[in-house]
Amino acid sequence: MLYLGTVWFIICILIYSIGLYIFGGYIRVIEMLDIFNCFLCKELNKLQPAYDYIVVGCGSGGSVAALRLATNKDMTVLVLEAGPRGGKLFDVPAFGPILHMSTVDWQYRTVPQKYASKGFLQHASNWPMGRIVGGTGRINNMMYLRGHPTDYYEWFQDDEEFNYVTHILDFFKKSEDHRGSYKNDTRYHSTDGPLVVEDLSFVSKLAPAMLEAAKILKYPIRDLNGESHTGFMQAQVNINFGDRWTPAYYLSQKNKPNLVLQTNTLVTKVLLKSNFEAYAVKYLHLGQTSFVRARKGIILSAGVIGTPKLLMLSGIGPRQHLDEIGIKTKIDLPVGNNLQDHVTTGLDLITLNTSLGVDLKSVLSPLAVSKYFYNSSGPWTTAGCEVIGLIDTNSETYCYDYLDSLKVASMSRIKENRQPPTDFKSDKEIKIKQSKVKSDDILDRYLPAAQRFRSPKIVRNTKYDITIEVCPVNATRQPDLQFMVLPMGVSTDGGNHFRKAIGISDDVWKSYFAPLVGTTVISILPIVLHPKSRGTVRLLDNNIFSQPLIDPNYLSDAYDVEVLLKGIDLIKKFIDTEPLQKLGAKLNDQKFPGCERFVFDTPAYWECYVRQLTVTSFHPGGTCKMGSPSDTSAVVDYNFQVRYTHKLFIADASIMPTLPSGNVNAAVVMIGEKVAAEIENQLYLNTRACHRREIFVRRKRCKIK
Ligand SMILES: Cc1cc2nc3c(=O)[nH]c(=O)nc-3n(C[C@H](O)[C@H](O)[C@H](O)COP(=O)(O)OP(=O)(O)OC[C@H]3O[C@@H](n4cnc5c(N)ncnc54)[C@H](O)[C@@H]3O)c2cc1C
Repeated sequence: MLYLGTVWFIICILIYSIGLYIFGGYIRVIEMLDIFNCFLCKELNKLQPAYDYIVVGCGSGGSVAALRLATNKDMTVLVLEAGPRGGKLFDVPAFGPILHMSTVDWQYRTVPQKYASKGFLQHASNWPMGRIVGGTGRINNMMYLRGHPTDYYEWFQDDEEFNYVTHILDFFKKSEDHRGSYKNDTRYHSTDGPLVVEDLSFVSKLAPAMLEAAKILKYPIRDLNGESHTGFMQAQVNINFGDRWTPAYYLSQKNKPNLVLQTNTLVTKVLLKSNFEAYAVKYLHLGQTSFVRARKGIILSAGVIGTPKLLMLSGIGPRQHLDEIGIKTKIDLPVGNNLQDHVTTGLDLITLNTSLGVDLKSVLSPLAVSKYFYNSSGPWTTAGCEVIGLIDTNSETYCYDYLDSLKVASMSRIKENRQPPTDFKSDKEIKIKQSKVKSDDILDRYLPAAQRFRSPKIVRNTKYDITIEVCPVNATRQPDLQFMVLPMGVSTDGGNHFRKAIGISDDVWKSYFAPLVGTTVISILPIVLHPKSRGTVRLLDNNIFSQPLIDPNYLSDAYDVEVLLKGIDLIKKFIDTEPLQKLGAKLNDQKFPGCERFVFDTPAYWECYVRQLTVTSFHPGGTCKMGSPSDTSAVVDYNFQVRYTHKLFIADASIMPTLPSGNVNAAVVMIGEKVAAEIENQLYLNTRACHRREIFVRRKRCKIK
């Protein structure tokens, strides 16, 4: 029996490698067909000399911005995308990782890392990014997570009028088409937007076990995109009837009369009038260089690497760097600084003694194939990650004890006394919103209840003035750690693709991962949600085709290591719970290559481990930071306009000043919505006529009647 199993496993590996080869061919054929189609339709689809708006890049941010701008039928919108449209099979969720390192991936790679990624080829990390309609949203893991309100208060910290609900939550809702369990929770979800959000339909035995374990460890299981933003949930995903979904599908389906999408078009430069006003872009299409004008605005959505690259090639960037590579500086701005990423570790760190049904044998079985093609279900619809956890490692248990105790009748007064939590800004403000209790009577009733908390902070100021400091109801503090729970690891595909895609070195593969092939492994990835390490993106030279120099400077700040180590500690607690023990969960105690000199499972060992196995969770951001006029590190202002320019906007992950508490795609789509709304708003204000009094007395921005 064991012998037959091994033979079948080897056959599966063979089928898989042949499949990979065929799929690689399929990707190229689809790309060639798209180019051929462009040639055929060249005359038919000839671009106009000018459009009202030009959007550069049809990724997560750009596609939504373009869609929204085009809802104004009086405006014409041109979207220029470097990659092709892609084919049907690209959208099989399980095929996502196969697109990495293909021609629809920009195949970026970091420079060798000083403090991290030691177990990788040349100590560098591969950074896949989509070069295709849909952008990186077309090759990502489809997790939908919005982050925490505090994240956005931090983004807009100098904007006194900022309000989370109207400035952020409403835009998340606007962009969402929720078809999952929470579609009726209209306070937090909506069903009208361009981004489909579904419950993950296929999960292995691991998902219920993990959620059960989380409950045992006192984490609440709830909608992390709803009222509360810490706890655990089964993943919500951008999948529509079993297929990957990105808002770009609305663009690629059919050109709308006022919206044109031109693929295979690499924008090479933004042209500025008087070194100030963006009026056109230069591009390369089917071997020909040309340019097209924008009457009202140019929106850069080329992504966290593409956008700073394009700005620098256009003369907008740090003067010293541009001088070094022979580009004349038009506007001196800190473009390419502030690069940050959600760093993680822990691949294949846990082994199980039972199969989860997502190994090669199960995925390649005829049953799995037929399930996908007949009713869009089964393992081919897996998004990779099944369960998400958002954890505040400093006060989590404390918060939940409080939430539990809200059920106790005597606590109801505390609840009543509290302010609504939706508008709290930061930790500081949480402290301000303490429950103040000022009479003996109330004190007598509240104190016993408060003492039920594991760690209540009770401060007696005077006899009658006592402060009970607790977590805000349903709005816990910003989490610092995320868990992504994967029923697989690098070794799951026998070393055919995953290890090459992430760039594991041959030595590490042979001594650490290869021995695990055939064993069921899982990965609970601990992710540093608010990393302190910062890096840069710089140009190698002034050639658009050269790969930029990407340096995330991983783990240069000790805080990031500390959070990863806390994550590993917590993983061990999960392994010890009954639900995971029933699956035979065990920490992989094989020492990681390079860390042999340390005693296994000591802090020194784990620090070595995370510096060897430093993995990107593919969420880079921040290279064109948004900020207030007084913020000298900012590249764009709060209106998403590049500073010291006119009509030049950015709508992608590059503007994030800091990363949100979770996977970033939902936030990028929300940014796309906001940029379009802001541009529309400015257009309205600029064209609207109003009375002199409105301008001077009520300080309105409009033209005089
Ligand atoms: C493997 C992977 C898994 C991920 N998983 C998740 C996940 O599960 N959940 C999540 O929330 N996030 C995830 N992310 C991150 C998320 O997908 C990205 O942050 C997001 O898609 C970025 O959107 P963007 O608009 O900034 O850029 P992109 O979506 O990358 O769009 C940029 C577009 O611009 C085009 N472009 C670039 N340069 C030019 C040029 N010069 N001319 C013309 N076009 C150009 C590109 O081809 C691309 O289409 C993942 C990322 C990766 C790589």
